[in-house]
Amino acid sequence: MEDEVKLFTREELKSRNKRNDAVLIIHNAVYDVTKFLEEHPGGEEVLLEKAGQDATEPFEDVSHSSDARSLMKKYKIGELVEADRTQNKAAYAPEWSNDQPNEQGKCVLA
Ligand code: HEM
Repeated sequence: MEDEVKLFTREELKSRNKRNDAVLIIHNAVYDVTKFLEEHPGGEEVLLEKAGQDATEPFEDVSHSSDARSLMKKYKIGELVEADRTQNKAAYAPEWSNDQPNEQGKCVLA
């Protein structure tokens, strides 16, 4: 039982956008960043602005380091239910995805 991943809907996460209860959706996973707000090198404002919502795009826009990516595991509390997941995560971070639908291997022979 302990190993079961907790599943959330986007709807139920919407209201968790406060300083004392802040979650982020990044790559279909859910992170409770309440305790991380003050520690975030990018400041708490940007996190609160996206709290309760999908922050995949702004997260990737910043090109977070691998340090940041391993740090975030600590705050993961679950994932989105299947129906609420985005299918195009490869568009943001191909290295995170096993399925790469856009493999266009264009090769120009001179
Ligand atoms: C759990 C999620 C997150 C973690 C663990 C995290 C962690 C970090 C870390 C460790 C840094 C320092 C630079 C680096 O190592 O890349 C950083 C910088 C930054 N983060 Fe995040 N971050 C998270 C989410 C976000 C989100 C959602 C946003 C935007 C909405 C954001 C915006 C920024 C910005 C703007 C900086 C740059 C600060 C600067 O260079 O002055 N972060 N973050």
